[in-house]
Amino acid sequence: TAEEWQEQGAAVMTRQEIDASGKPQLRTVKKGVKDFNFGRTLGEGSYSTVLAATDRQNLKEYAIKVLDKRHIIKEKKVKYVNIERDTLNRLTEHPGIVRLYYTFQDERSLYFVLDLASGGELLGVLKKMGSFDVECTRFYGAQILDSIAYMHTRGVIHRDLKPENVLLDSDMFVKITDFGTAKILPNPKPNGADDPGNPTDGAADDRAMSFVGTAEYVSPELLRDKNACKASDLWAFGCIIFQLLAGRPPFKAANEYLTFQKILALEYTFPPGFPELARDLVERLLVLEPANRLPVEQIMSHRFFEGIKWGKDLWRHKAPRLK
Ligand SMILES: Nc1ncnc2c1ncn2[C@@H]1O[C@H](COP(=O)(O)OP(=O)(O)OP(=O)(O)O)[C@@H](O)[C@H]1O
Ligand SMILES: O=C(O)[C@@H]1CCC(=O)N(CCc2ccc(Cl)cc2)[C@H]1c1ccccc1Cl
Repeated sequence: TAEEWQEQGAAVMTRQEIDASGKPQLRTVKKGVKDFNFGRTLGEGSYSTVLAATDRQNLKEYAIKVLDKRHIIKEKKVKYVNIERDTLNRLTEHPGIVRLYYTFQDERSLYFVLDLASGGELLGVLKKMGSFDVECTRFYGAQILDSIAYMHTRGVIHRDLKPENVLLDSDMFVKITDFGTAKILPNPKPNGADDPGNPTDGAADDRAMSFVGTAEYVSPELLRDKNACKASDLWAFGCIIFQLLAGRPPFKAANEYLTFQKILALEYTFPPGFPELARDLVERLLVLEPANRLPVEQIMSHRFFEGIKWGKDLWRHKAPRLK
């Protein structure tokens, strides 16, 4: 449609563009700061400010993440910026992933024009509620898992999944964000079976970036041998399901070191009254050996998700009222 055309960063064809051979030369018009009215600050990151903004042409609302170039360079985070752009450019066809529409820059800053997730962070909603009931946990767990499944099929491991990085849009649907610390898997060898438990060969770049996710959600393999794999995201998923129902993450101690010890010792307990089916699912995800964790397909068919219609349907029906 004309709007999609508009959205593709409209290739503007003007008369003088038609060259000598009479063939029209397409020239795409790059969006810039002037094309937006900037509004309220949605939040601040260590290297970024995220602002609400309206496209002056199509009046659409976006979140624009602004990064200060000097700060990025000083903090040696250029690699993260390029990884965030590369992963977002790969993950464009899923409702559960924050979509990147345009990038542009001026002398001082870099700009990422993203989906606006006006419902805030899942963590904020969870804190307000205390904990979720089974119906809400099942819905949000399903949308998060559906998004993880898409990421993994596109060869991306998030590596820092946590309720702060699960944003919510105006329909209170999931929008996963924060891909600066993601890992893009090398294209699978034509004959090589894609083994989810296999640690990636990203060890080198991890050591270079000495990246570790957020303490409470870090997987044992990342702590032990600094290697993350697809199953590392499923460990974090298990922590999130636990936290939605219990109102607290499974591994939490006075400091990071003690939290890491609990993770490596698989030291966690379910609160009384924790729903049985959810408990069974969590116990099959919080497993020290990545290859022994339930793979995505088996999580989807676990009885905790009974009644969930996977695929498009999951994104068509209203979110359950958070009670
Ligand atoms: N697409 C978005 N829509 C609405 N709010 C957003 C969006 N992206 C980020 N935010 C909010 O802006 C804040 C900053 O996000 P940003 O991703 O820039 O940094 P961060 O990842 O939270 O912090 P850090 O870089 O330290 O990890 C966050 O609190 C987040 O909730
Ligand atoms: O990939 C892109 O979209 C362009 C390609 C051309 C380009 O110069 N950049 C910016 C590269 C860059 C990254 C970090 C710093 Cl501190 C400065 C420049 C990229 C860029 C522009 C705007 C926002 C993000 C990015 Cl990565």
